[in-house]
Amino acid sequence: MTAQLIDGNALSKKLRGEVAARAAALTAQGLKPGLAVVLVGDNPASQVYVRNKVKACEEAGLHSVLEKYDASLTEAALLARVDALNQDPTIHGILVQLPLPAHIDAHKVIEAIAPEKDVDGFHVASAGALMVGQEGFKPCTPYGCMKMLEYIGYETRGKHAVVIGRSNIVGKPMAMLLLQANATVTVCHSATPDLAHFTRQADIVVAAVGKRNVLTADMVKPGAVVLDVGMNRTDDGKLCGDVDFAGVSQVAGWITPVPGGVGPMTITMLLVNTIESAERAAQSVDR
Ligand SMILES: Nc1nc2c(c(=O)[nH]1)N[C@@H](CN(C=O)c1ccc(C(=O)N[C@@H](CCC(=O)O)C(=O)O)cc1)CN2
Repeated sequence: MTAQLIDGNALSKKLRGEVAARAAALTAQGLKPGLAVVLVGDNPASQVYVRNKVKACEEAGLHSVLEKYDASLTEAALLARVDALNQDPTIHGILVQLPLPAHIDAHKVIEAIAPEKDVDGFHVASAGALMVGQEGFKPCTPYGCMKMLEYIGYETRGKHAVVIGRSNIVGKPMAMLLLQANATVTVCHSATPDLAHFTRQADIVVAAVGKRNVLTADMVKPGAVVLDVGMNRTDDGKLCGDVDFAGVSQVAGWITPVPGGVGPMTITMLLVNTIESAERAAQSVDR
């Protein structure tokens, strides 16, 4: 292995420590930061993620509420719950875990979250703010990727970044954040012919497809930074990303592992967004 590992657990520990200090300061002023996590259905991976989110809140001194609903919950009932959480002054961040059951329109639910509590950064107001460079919550996974680049002291200005994947929650916001950081950005997706043609030119590759071995060693420029957002299972049930880790780590300069890379950073940036939201609420009370 020639690549250096970007350790998402180590960076998370540092950043969560900073969140804990900010939470303690707010709590001392009489404002306990609060996050509401809403889960509908029994997707096993989502159950793990929401449990980890609640645990991370507890460890950082944030108040959290986990609302779990059966998959038969109606869209109207979910919208009513979101509305109640919007009105709740003890809650500064609201997230609805995705994916939602097929009978619920996820866009409609996300748009129902008050933008000032949209700590997932999925609301169109947050997406629009990111697009035009205004203040708003950044989606946690791409935000975590940017923090990882900062952590290794990587200068993105003038670099060529290739993002593989165009989802609303990772690919598109990732491209926007890299663009804001002065990288030249190419977005590749399922209809891109000859993906390797693009990735071989990249100084930074972000793989966010949800498919194993999308990026192999022959597709990577020596020394490139490779950020693996994928969360897949091998045939024998082991967690793995989108990148052929064993092969690519022989060529890349830096690489994130799965597990222990971007995943924990997603939860860390959720805490960062929640504390930010609570601090904004405290400031508006002070005014
Ligand atoms: N409302 C949201 N839904 C979803 C989001 C999101 O940001 N908001 N992102 C993903 C899932 N996700 C967060 O919810 C998430 C995925 C993975 C991890 C993580 O820590 N992974 C660990 C491994 C965990 C395991 O053992 O399975 C790792 O990579 O080390 C955290 C959060 C989709 N939905």
